[in-house]
Amino acid sequence: MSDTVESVIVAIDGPSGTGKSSTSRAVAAALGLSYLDTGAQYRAITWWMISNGVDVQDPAAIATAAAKPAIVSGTDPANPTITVDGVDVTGPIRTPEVTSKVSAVSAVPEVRARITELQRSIASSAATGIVVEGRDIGTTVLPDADLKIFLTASPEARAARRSGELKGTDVAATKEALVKRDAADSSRKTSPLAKADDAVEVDTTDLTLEQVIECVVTLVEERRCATENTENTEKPAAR
Ligand SMILES: Nc1ncnc2c1ncn2[C@@H]1O[C@H](COP(=O)(O)OP(=O)(O)O)[C@@H](O)[C@H]1O
Ligand SMILES: Nc1ccn([C@H]2C[C@H](O)[C@@H](COP(=O)(O)OP(=O)(O)O)O2)c(=O)n1
Repeated sequence: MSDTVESVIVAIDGPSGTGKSSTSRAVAAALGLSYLDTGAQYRAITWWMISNGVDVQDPAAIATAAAKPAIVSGTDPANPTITVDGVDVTGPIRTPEVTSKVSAVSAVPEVRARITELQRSIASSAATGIVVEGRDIGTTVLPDADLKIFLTASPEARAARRSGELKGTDVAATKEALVKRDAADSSRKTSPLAKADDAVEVDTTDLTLEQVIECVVTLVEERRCATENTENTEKPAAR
């Protein structure tokens, strides 16, 4: 085995509440990789549109404003950060208002083009590699990723997890909102939520978070070994 570890790009996609963020952060931390939450970037641009009075039901207005906010993502899995025009928006991007409007904003092609370019630039500058999580990472943003994972879970399990986070919220209402957002994200024209043909699907409904993390860490390590073996067999034999 070679001493130098190759940089590795991991794409993790799936609907809301399947465990993308928790799994991606833990896998990145365990393997010494960077971490990027692309949903936070779409939430950040949505927060900016709301804060600046842009009508989120007006795709032309959103398209015109799409280039204005400066969005910066910190990629340390121990402390992921997100700022808009220098303002820390970690808390504000998780409000119910942003959650209910993010699908409309993120469906606008000009928004996707801008955020996709940002994501590719962050991924290409990650020295040891990166775990990038979202909805279209394996299909559109990083189609050449070394490993693609598509997480799924039943709507009931996902709603129970989300209501557990947002204390006091009704599980049935959470499930309804979540299914509605999935439908909007899956049916938009530009890079919808979808499983890449070469992604490994992991159903997390009956798995603990620890089991999912272990499964993905194993898949990354297997992929790294496979890549190293291919490189070794391609090299001419040492004399
Ligand atoms: N396999 C699992 N079993 C139980 N709870 C989980 C599991 N995976 C994630 N969770 C919990 O569900 C919630 C949503 O997870 P998150 O990682 O934010 O999902 P996503 O990024 O896909 O929306 C979090 O509170 C997380 O701790
Ligand atoms: N790569 C991505 C990531 C997120 N989005 C959009 C669609 C999602 O409903 C929102 C919010 O994503 P986020 O991952 O924060 O969603 P959850 O809070 O985990 O449910 O952003 C997207 O269009 N493409």
